[in-house]
Amino acid sequence: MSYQNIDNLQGAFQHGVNLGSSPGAVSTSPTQSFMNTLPRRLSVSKQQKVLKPFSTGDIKILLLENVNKTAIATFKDQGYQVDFHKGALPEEELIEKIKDVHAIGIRSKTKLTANVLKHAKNLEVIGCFCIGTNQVDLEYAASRGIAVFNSPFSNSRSVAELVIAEIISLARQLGDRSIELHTGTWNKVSAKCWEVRGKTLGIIGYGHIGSQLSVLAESMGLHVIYYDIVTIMALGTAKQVPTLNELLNKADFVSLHVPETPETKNMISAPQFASMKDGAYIINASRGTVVDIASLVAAMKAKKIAGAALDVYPNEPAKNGAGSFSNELNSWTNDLVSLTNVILTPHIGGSTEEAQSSIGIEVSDALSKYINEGNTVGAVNFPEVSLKALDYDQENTVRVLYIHKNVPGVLKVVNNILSNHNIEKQYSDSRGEIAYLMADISSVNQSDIKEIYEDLNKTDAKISIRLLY
Ligand SMILES: NC(=O)C1=CN([C@@H]2O[C@H](COP(=O)(O)OP(=O)(O)OC[C@H]3O[C@@H](n4cnc5c(N)ncnc54)[C@H](O)[C@@H]3O)[C@@H](O)[C@H]2O)C=CC1
Ligand SMILES: O=C(O)CCC(=O)C(=O)O
Repeated sequence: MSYQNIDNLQGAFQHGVNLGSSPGAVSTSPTQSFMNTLPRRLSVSKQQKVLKPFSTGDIKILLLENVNKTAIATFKDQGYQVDFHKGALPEEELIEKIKDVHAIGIRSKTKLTANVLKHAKNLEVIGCFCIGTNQVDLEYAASRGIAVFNSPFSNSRSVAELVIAEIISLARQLGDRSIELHTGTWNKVSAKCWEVRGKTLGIIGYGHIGSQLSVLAESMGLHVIYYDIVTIMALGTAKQVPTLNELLNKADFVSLHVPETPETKNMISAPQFASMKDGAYIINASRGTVVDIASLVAAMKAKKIAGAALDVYPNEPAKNGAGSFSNELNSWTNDLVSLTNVILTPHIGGSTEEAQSSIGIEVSDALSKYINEGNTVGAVNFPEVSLKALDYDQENTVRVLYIHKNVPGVLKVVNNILSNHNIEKQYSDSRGEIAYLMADISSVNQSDIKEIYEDLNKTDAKISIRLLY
């Protein structure tokens, strides 16, 4: 491929950008820096080809909520522009910043609602540098052709270890003893302080975290029972119970590890506290919507519940700082903080060096692979499609990435458009209303690219197109 040819390809892509003022069209912008990368890209052969019709330097990534430095390093290695912020942004600022970025990395606080995402004209991909993805409107993102990735288990162990610490701390009232001594009070007591050996731990949600907790808890001599909406193989000697009520009736400690869904909203409220054993303890490191805190406060004041550890809240401050955890944020805050044997932590279940470092690597790799190659393995709202990287000696080969509505007849139309070329590989899959086709087509010259793009762009089912070469 000559420099002249590439110049023309750039022109073809520029055309795509012009069309791209409508959401979902080609969203990368070639610039002069694209030309600067040519000698390196074209002189290397027999190596994996970097599929970019644009300079990596044109890719803009917004990273919020102190995403780990391992991710910044990965993105900078790719040559992307990284805009890093320690905290979450207020919605107005987020809307302003999201307008022209190609990727965004968040943790649990940033709410990527339809209202925010509709301003994101160039956004191709969202990285949740955490497990939970409830903070993103996944369906809306998919309908706009925006793929979402997360890290499904890199912080599971950290959460399970925190819960183990809390089980013992609640049983021994460690939080209270520590606060007392910090303020000069010596209070040596054994009343209502217990060993955990032989007690029953009830785990609600036996997924990655719940099952890890189960193993750790049994090694300390706890009996484990669990409740889950699906039947899951028990680890060790744990036993699945058929109803939530049975678990609540039997457990001395109840720990929640379910996702935020409409079904889990206020899953533990006044009737559930009433079903728990007198003097039981509750731990919530899942999501703040799962436990109704006003009911918890009432159950603790009535001495029904002997202690609680909370890591998550319905509303959480956007960034670290004094004074932000207040009644203004959640109306019950003053009541909650005045209770004894309540451990409150600022959503740190997954906040360990080990977890954050591996999440940073995992999610930034997934985002880079999607941006550079189109691979969606691990995406949570998209069909998972992947093709092997192209080699440098596969000149005149173009990778077509076509995100479309999942309706009958689309492949016929698309393959008709591609039919003048050899389709070397093709992989297509659907998920709900969205489908994704990846195809590597050979014997393509620069004028073909422009034509292919324009023809695909005219198809009714199109959501978003990228052509990589
Ligand atoms: N505090 C923190 O820093 C962290 C909190 N989390 C939260 O923990 C949650 C759980 O994480 P994982 O164990 O990795 O998720 P997972 O997806 O591996 O497991 C969740 C389990 O909950 C079950 N489940 C779903 N709905 C249920 C219902 N209505 N009743 C009973 N069981 C139900 C599922 O079947 C599944 O087995 C995440 O969704 C996230 O919200 C995750 C990581 C860190
Ligand atoms: O570490 C974080 O910011 C969020 C942890 C969490 O809740 C998750 O991974 O779902």
